[in-house]
Amino acid sequence: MKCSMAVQTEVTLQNIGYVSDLGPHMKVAWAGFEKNWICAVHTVIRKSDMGHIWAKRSDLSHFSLQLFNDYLIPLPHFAANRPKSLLVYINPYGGKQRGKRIYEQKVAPLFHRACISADVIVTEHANHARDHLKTEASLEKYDGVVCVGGDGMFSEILHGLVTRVQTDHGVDQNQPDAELVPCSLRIGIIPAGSTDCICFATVGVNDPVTSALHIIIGDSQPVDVCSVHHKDIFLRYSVSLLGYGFYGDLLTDSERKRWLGPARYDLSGLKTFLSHNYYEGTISFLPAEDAVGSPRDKLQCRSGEKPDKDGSGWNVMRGKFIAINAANMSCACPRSPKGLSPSAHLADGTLDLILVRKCSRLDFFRHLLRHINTDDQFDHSFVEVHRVRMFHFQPLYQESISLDDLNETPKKTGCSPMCPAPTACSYNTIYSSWTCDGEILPHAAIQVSVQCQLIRLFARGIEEQ
Ligand SMILES: CCCCCCCCCCCCC/C=C/[C@@H](O)[C@H](CO)NC(=O)CCCCCCCCCCCCCCC
Ligand SMILES: Nc1ncnc2c1ncn2[C@@H]1O[C@H](COP(=O)(O)OP(=O)(O)OP(=O)(O)O)[C@@H](O)[C@H]1O
Ligand SMILES: [Ca+2]
Repeated sequence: MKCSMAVQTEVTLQNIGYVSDLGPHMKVAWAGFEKNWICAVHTVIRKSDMGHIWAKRSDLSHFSLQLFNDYLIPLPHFAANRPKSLLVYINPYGGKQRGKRIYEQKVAPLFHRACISADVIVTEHANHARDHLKTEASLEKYDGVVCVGGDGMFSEILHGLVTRVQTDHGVDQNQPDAELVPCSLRIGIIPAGSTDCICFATVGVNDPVTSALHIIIGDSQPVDVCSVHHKDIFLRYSVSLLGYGFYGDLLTDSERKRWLGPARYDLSGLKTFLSHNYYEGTISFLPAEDAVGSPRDKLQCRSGEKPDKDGSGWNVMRGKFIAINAANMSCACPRSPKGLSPSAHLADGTLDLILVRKCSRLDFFRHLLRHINTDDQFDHSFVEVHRVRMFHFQPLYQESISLDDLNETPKKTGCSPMCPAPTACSYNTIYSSWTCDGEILPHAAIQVSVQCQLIRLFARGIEEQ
């Protein structure tokens, strides 16, 4: 590869170097080498006034060769973590349909300068990326997989990769207590969706260039993955939000409004808020009594910690819930910069279970409002939050059919969700649905367990401001 700038000095590293903390604003530098000659120097600076946004600077004017040699050359181990070959999947229809343009204009030129080769697949249909990863992709050729799209597209990559690794190792995903094998390939997320919660909650910002730089310098952030089963049948994996009630109904409604783009969430949010449904069921959970911190300790997760040992003793609660939210990470996103559970940890083997019991519309509004201001959203009598390793949910009435079996969604009858004779009521007033990272699950009764650090992202958690 020919790089643009030639500097006549001999160096000892063969390929690419990396250096961090050159000063308050200059975080990282890397250089391209060709046959032991420096051929390009790129500095990654952190824009101090813009939080987590990083940018690239490719001139030598602020960067003396002396400084460069002093800091870069003694750090060869960083070079080993940097990917050289990537498999990139682009969803051309996610978010505002800008995935392809974002990759071509902002990301591909950076990969090229960093001497990273990329095989690019622009998906042609939903589940294209998942199925390709599951069976076809020659993964041994790559150092990482890149997802250009939103949370739904990330979910495809997650399912493709995790399933492939389990199949290769003979692990049966239908066993809820199976010990899953962690994925060795790291995943990079170039945000190009509607919510991009997983990128925001692991990097601190939704910015394609920042994410590309985390990939280039080879950052690594382990992340917990929740496995979701129904009666010992595997349903899906989740890394961000599993939500029943408010968010389940909101997502179900918003899927019918995809043509509206990201605005669909606001419209469906308002509609779901006005419906003010609640659902009865039993939630059983295994508290993570020995976990690091608690959901209300106001300590934002920056990188994740490992648990010491399992908690013990199941708690069982029956109730009428407006929302049951299981947050495996903070679920911070531009709509709610601190997220559903601001102190949730990325990689500690736990999730934060938030139970919002039946309350007035005004009280629920107050609770929602606290997701966008600095007040504590858990400080209400009708809200409780538990840090857990596993949970089960059973709706009040046994499901005799799955949501999949219903050809059309029945109209709401106006009868209460507490209808004593469920057969006389419509399905969707008795049951809500679970949203699992934005996808709707076909069952209301589920078992969930957290798989500690099952995947790794090209990220470094949320940095100190
Ligand atoms: C009064 C203002 C209240 C604002 C409350 C904002 C809370 C926002 C919390 C966002 C949590 C996002 C969690 C991310 C989950 C992702 O795995 C998933 C896949 O992308 N996205 C969504 O589920 C997409 C979820 C989209 C959520 C949009 C919520 C919009 C709520 C609007 C409520 C309107 C109330 C109006 C009252 C007059
Ligand atoms: N070529 C394609 N055609 C149609 N759908 C696709 C294609 N490729 C991927 N998909 C599907 O599109 C869905 C939405 O994609 P994506 O997550 O990228 O955007 P989004 O839903 O707008 O963003 P977010 O999930 O962040 O809210 C995903 O569930 C994915 O399975
Ligand atoms: Ca977690």
